Amino acid sequence: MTLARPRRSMLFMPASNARALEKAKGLPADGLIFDLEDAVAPEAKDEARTQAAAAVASGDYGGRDLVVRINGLDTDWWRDDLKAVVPNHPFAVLIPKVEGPEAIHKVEEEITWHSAHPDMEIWVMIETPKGFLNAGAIAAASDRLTTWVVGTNDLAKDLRAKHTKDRLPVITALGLALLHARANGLTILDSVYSNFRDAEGFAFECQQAKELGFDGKTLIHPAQVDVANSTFAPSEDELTLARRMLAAFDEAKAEGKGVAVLDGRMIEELHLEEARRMVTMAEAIAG
Ligand SMILES: CC(C)(COP(=O)(O)OP(=O)(O)OC[C@H]1O[C@@H](n2cnc3c(N)ncnc32)[C@H](O)[C@@H]1OP(=O)(O)O)[C@@H](O)C(=O)NCCC(=O)NCCSC(=O)C[C@H](O)C(=O)O
Ligand SMILES: [Mg+2]
Repeated sequence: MTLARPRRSMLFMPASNARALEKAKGLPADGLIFDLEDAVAPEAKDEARTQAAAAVASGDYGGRDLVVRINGLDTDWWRDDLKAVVPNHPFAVLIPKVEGPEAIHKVEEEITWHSAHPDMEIWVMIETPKGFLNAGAIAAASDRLTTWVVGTNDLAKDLRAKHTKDRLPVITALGLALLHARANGLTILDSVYSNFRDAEGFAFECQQAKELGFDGKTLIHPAQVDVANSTFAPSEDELTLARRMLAAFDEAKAEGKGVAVLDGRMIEELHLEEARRMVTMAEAIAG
């Protein structure tokens, strides 16, 4: 599936934090995730739900996609979360700690679809050992499922792994998620980088995520938005090369050839998919 909308930067914020909700109106993130789950204290759940619902309905966030992360299905809160936010038409609801297709089916059954936006998407967090191991079954659970968000904080906790710069302790899980996401045409977003004052470490992790194949990164702080946007956008060099590849192949095709040569490198139809994706992505970013 071609990625139609840029997902370079998806900024989380606790929906209980009115100041963050206000600040986000002016931030150039591709999308916003209003959190009702782990970033919200139990006593603030009601207020967070009300503020998330109002934010989604407000029209104050421009054309950015607004996503609400509901509470886990093992809590007493998730049904009320859906009831409060879905009628206000979020772009998607994000289900945390999904470990199998049942969680997605349960949410779909709970939603009153006549009040939901007909195109509302379901996003899920893959962030537990069972979630990663059941990724194939989760991917096929619903036509509304479009996007995975990987969560390495919960994963590292469950694995008893350390957070290292190269992410070797979680790299098998990341690779598994990427394989299943790509095999099923899903968008896949990398985890948050918690040490938000460490700009160098964040830039390194963005670059690594891009090289692994992620579509973008989830963020926790406004200072992370620009770096994610520039890392996950095609660079000028990448775009120039993509356009030259497409032109070279068109020329070869006009001469009845199935193979082109550019700068001493063979180009076949299979190489053009990524070139086309980059051009489309650059156009989408340019608006
Ligand atoms: C981490 C923070 C608690 C830090 O907040 P703070 O100390 O207030 O930071 P600053 O003083 O530097 O903030 C400067 C201004 O920016 C606003 N701000 C801060 N964060 C955000 C945000 N995320 N969105 C919008 N605006 C934000 C502050 O209000 C200041 O504004 P102003 O005073 O008007 O200038 C905080 O950044 C934070 O709460 N971040 C988000 C936490 C969150 O949502 N966590 C959930 C996602 S994490 C996750 O998913 C893990 C995953 O599940 C896994 O398992 O891996
Ligand atoms: Mg988590």
